[in-house]
Amino acid sequence: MDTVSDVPYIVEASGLTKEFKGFAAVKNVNLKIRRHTIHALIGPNGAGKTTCFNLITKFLEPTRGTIRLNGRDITRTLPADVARLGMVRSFQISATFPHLSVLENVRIALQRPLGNSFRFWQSETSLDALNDRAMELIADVDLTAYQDHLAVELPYGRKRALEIATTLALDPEMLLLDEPTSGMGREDIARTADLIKRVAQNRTILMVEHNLSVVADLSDMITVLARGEILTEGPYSDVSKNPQVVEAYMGTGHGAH
Ligand SMILES: Nc1ncnc2c1ncn2[C@@H]1O[C@H](COP(=O)(O)OP(=O)(O)OP(=O)(O)O)[C@@H](O)[C@H]1O
Repeated sequence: MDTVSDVPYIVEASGLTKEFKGFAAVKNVNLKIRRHTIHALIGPNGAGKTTCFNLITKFLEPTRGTIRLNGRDITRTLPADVARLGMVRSFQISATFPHLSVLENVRIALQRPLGNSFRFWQSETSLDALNDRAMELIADVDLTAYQDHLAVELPYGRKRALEIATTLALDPEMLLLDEPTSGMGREDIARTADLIKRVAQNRTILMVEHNLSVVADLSDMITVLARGEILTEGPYSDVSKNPQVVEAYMGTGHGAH
């Protein structure tokens, strides 16, 4: 008998359409995300990336179409329930507590109730285990030196790393990252790209990302959207050579390189 992990695609969206007052921001998108890959959604401004991302993470209801997670229909499932099924979106910076330390933020994230997953450190006797796991996560995102700093005091790139650590605390099978390097300088971009590679080792990642060198460096598969539809799909070496992709980017003043 097949087990869930035998299904090659963790997410399968079919015929996904979102209309806003008759305007179709996403049109009949069929998107399959292969397990244990880094999959990027790219496209020029207004292509429908954010709408698509919000549909998959269930922050928006589709007008038409279905979404499956591990073969299960989640089209009408609430985001919190989707998180319980293992698909978690990296929270915005505001979701961390600015006046608590990095360690406190990660500890709180680890104690977040998550459906029926058993969290052994919820018992008072296992605080050491909680601390150990929190410090492990902090090390994973390279924040050990900042462990006692208040979140509000962190430099921007480190705040985003904390955000990823609090998301990883839920131990998601699939992680969705919304423009993980936006607003970052070169050094933070390189550190974040390394972090994404590391956290992708035993997970599936879907990201919307504008920085094409990050996309080229990280992605196993890229879906290019334009005017709400899939223009093409494939590894970077293929999509970057596609004349339609180059034209779609040039047409909006975004270079493809
Ligand atoms: N809530 C909404 N109401 C009406 N139109 C919307 C809404 N959200 C998005 N749109 C429109 O849908 C289209 C796609 O928007 P979307 O934000 O998904 O694109 P994007 O590819 O993420 O663009 P960007 O790179 O600029 O963030 C745009 O024309 C946008 O104006």
